[in-house]
Amino acid sequence: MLGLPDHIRACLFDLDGVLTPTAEVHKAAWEETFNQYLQSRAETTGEPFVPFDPGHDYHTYVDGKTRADGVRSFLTSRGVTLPEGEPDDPGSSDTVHGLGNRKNVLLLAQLRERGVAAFPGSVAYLQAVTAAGLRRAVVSASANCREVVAAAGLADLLEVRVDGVTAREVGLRGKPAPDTFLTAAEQLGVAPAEAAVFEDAIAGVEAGRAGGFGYVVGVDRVGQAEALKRHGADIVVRDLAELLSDGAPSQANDQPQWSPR
Ligand SMILES: O=P(O)(O)OC[C@H]1O[C@@H](O)[C@H](O)[C@@H](O)[C@@H]1O
Repeated sequence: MLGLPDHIRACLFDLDGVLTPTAEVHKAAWEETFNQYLQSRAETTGEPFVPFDPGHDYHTYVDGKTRADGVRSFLTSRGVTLPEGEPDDPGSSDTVHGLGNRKNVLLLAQLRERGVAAFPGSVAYLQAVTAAGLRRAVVSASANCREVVAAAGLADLLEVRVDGVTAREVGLRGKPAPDTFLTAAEQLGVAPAEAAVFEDAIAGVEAGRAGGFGYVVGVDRVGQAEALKRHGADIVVRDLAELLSDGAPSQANDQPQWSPR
C-alpha cells in the first residue's frame, strides 16, 4: 500500500522538490544571483558572459547541497574561486557567503510573495505513512526548512527535522555525504537499513546510497529519472501519490501561506 519493502520502518523526506514545490523557487533565485555575478565578472575581465543554465548547472552543481556548497560547486565548474568571507557578509560582497546571502534575500522575497503549498500527493503519502505507524523525518540542506515546513502546514506530520541550520550547528557534512540522513535515522531510533530516503536531487540520492539506507526513492519532476537511478535511486516516481495503491492525491494543504519566524 505504501510502495515500500516490508522491512522499512521510517521515511526520511527531502523537502524542496519532494514535499513542496520550492525547488523551483531556489532554482530561480540561484539563476538570478549567479547571472548578476557572472555578468559583472565578464564586464570586469572582458571574458564572455556565459549564463547559469537552470537545467544542467542547477541539477549538477547546486540542487540538494547547502547554500555555501552550492556556490563553491558551481563556481568551481567555471574555474572561479571566491574568498569564503563571513556568514553575515552582505549580498553585495563577492564572497561565497555574500553570494549565498544575495540568493537568500531573493528566495525569501519570492516565498513571501508566492506562499508555500505542499504537493497534494506528498501530503497524502505523509498521511498514509503516519497512519501505518512509520516514523517520519524531513532532511534538507536548506536553512529555511523549518519556516517552509510550517508554511506548508506539514509540521505535525514530521517528527524530526535535520536541516541546514542543524548541519551548521552540529558540524554535519551536507549531501552527497549521508550525515544528515544518518542523523535523522538515529534520532528516529531506526537503523539506516530500516529507513527509506525520498529525494529529487542527484546529491540526495547519492547520499541515500552512501548511507546504506534500505530503500532510495527518486522523485523526478524535471525529467532526470535516468540520472536519479544511476546515482542511487532504487525506484523513481514523478509524485509520491504513485506509491499509494489507490494513487489518489489528498486535497489538503492547498492554501499557500508563508509566515517567517
Ligand atoms: O539557501 P537555503 O534555503 O539554506 O537552501 C540550501 C539548499 O537547499 C536545498 O534544499 C536546495 O535544493 C538548494 O537549491 C538550496 O541551495
